[in-house]
Amino acid sequence: MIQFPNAKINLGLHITEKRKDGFHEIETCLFPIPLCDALEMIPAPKTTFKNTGLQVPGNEKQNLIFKALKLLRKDFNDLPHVSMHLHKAIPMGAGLGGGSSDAAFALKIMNMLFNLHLEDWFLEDYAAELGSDCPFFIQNKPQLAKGRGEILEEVEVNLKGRWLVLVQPKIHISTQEAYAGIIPKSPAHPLKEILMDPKSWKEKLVNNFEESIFKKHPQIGAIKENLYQQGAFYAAMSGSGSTVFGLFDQEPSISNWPEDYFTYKNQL
Ligand SMILES: C[C@@](CO)(OP(=O)(O)O)[C@H](O)COP(=O)(O)OP(=O)(O)OC[C@H]1O[C@@H](n2ccc(N)nc2=O)[C@H](O)[C@@H]1O
Ligand SMILES: Nc1ncnc2c1ncn2[C@@H]1O[C@H](COP(=O)(O)OP(=O)(O)O)[C@@H](O)[C@H]1O
Repeated sequence: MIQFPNAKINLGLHITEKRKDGFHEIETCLFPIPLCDALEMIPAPKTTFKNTGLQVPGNEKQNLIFKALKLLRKDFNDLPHVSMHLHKAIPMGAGLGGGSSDAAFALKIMNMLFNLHLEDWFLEDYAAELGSDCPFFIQNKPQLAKGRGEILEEVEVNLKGRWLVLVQPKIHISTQEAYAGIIPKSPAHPLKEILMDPKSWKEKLVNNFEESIFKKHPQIGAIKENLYQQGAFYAAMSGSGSTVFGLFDQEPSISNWPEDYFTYKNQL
């Protein structure tokens, strides 16, 4: 069975509290976008893993897909062997949630492949063990994420027909380090209300990671400026970066970025 784990962007991200368990309380809208990896899982005599496209760092046992398999095997110890092939296209350490998406799709594929009949809420519990962003990809629709990111509520955000541009400089940001540089604060406006009116986003929708990350990497802040100059009605860094996204009413050009930047454009 083959599936296409997609990336996400964050529409607003408030970091409101540091918790005792090392995580932070957040509020963000996780929004699925069409940039995808490809993941194939087939029952086989032996469990194997192949990675083509972008190379995921570390050995295969450290890959979140392998961890998803291991997690299910704890409860379903007679799970058959699988041959896995991940074609990686979503940049990593980029705030696009690619690893979390791969892991969530691995859980969904195995649920179907092996007729486990697990409901979404059950899969979301497994996903939460693999990463804070991971449960969102089970239902994979615009959702407000609270807690450490695993408490989900469906939210109406209409961006149909708008153009999405992603620009990622070759900077890898560790999520853990990004959180370590944050002083939590209360949001100025409730996120749910702002989300209903995309025209107010430029003024009101904020990502609390931007201040510290832009200070450390001014070229990321410069991308945001540039997207606004090109006519975006909204531009922001996604999650902990380093990707910056722009949303446009009309199709923009993406030809003027440095050659070593990752760029992507699609209509939503
Ligand atoms: C920042 C966000 C925004 O959507 O995404 P990315 O930019 O990574 O894509 C997420 O909160 C990332 O979620 P995810 O990437 O799944 O993080 P995890 O693997 O669970 O945690 C990695 C590390 O980040 C920190 N962490 C994560 C989530 C959270 N609410 N508070 C934290 O402090 C912890 O130090 C943790 O050890
Ligand atoms: N299947 C996978 N795809 C991407 N990254 C993975 C995967 N498995 C493990 N990782 C690890 O997770 C890290 C974060 O990846 P990713 O989720 O894509 O970025 P981000 O947290 O910025 O959204 C990678 O740098 C990599 O070390």
